[in-house]
Amino acid sequence: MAKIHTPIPSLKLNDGTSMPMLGYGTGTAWYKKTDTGLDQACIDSIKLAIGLDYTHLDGAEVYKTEPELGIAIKESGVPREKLYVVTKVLNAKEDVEGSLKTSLKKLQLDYVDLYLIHQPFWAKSDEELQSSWAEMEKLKEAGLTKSIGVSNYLQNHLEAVLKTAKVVPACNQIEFHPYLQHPGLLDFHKKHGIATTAYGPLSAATKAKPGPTDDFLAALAKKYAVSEGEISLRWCIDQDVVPITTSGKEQRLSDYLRAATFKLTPAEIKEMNELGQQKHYRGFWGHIFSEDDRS
Ligand SMILES: NC(=O)C1=CN([C@@H]2O[C@H](COP(=O)(O)OP(=O)(O)OC[C@H]3O[C@@H](n4cnc5c(N)ncnc54)[C@H](O)[C@@H]3O)[C@@H](O)[C@H]2O)C=CC1
Ligand SMILES: O=CCc1c[nH]c2ccccc12
Repeated sequence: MAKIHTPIPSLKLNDGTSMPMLGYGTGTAWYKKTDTGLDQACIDSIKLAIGLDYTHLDGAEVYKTEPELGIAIKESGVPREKLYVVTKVLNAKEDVEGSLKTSLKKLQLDYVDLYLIHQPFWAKSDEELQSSWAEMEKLKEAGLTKSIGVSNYLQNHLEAVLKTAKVVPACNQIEFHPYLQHPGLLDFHKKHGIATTAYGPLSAATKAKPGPTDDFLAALAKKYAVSEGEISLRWCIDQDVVPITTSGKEQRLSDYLRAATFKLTPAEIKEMNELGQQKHYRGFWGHIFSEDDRS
C-alpha cells in the first residue's frame, strides 16, 4: 500500500521531548486476557502500522503484548530513535523500577520514550500517589525512560502529585471523544503544561453511536472527503490532544493517516463540542469512575 506522505505533526512536551500526534495502540484490539503466547497477527499489524509511518506505539504491561511490540519494532527495520514507544505500569504501588525493567526486557529495548502509571485507583492516599511519582522520577533520572506521565488521573490525583513532584507529569492519557470532553481536566492540564493523550478517540463514530454528533460527523466527513474516524482523530489533534487509535485492518490504518492532511475550523470544533455535550459515554473503567467524574 502506498504511503501518505503528509507528516504527522508532533507535540512538544513540558520536558522538551516531542510526541507524534497520532498513536497506534496495542491494547484494546490485541489485549490478551491470559498469556496465550505470541500473537503473530498482532506482530504483523504493528509492523504494518510502522511501515505506514506510525511511529508512536502505545503499550502496557497489562495488555501482554509487549513481546509482540518488541518483535515488531526489531523486524520493522526502523531505527529505534525514530520510534516513540510508550508503556505503562498497572499498579504503581509495587516495584515500579522492576516493572519497567521487565517491560524493557519484553520490548527488547534499553529505554522507552514515555512510561505511564496506568491508573490511580490502587492508591489509598495522596502519599501513595506522591511516593509512586517519586519512583517514576528516579526512572527518568536513570535514563530508563525519556518522559514520565500518568493515565486516567483526575484533577484531584494530579493535584496530589504536583504538591511534591520535582518533575511535572509530561502527559495524562485519558478517554477522550465528543461524548467525554473533560473540559475542567483539560484546562487543568493546560495550566500545568501537561499534554493530553486520548484513548477511545473514535467512540462517537463507532461504538457510541447513535448520538447527537452523528449528522455533523457525516457532514464533515463529506466536506473533507475522509471518514468519520478521521474527523474524530482530527477533532483531537486540533485541540492539541494526541489520539491513540488501533485497527487490525490495513485500509483503516492507512486512512487514519489522512487526519494529518486537513484541519477543522474553530467553528466546527465548537459545534462538535456543543453537540457532544448532549450525551455522556464512557467505554473504559466505567466500573471505577463515578458518573460525576466527567470534569
Ligand atoms: N490508558 C488506558 O486506560 C487505555 C488505553 N488505551 C489505548 O488506546 C488504544 C486505542 O483505544 P481504542 O479504544 O481501541 O481506540 P479507538 O476509539 O480508536 O477505537 C479503535 C477500535 O475501533 C474499531 N473501529 C475502527 N473503525 C471502525 C468503524 N468504522 N466501525 C466500527 N469499529 C471501528 C477498530 O477496529 C478498533 O478496535 C488502545 O489500543 C490502547 O493502547 C485504550 C483503552 C484504555
Ligand atoms: O488500557 C486500557 C484498556 C485495557 C485493556 N486491557 C486491560 C486490562 C486491564 C486494565 C485495562 C485494560
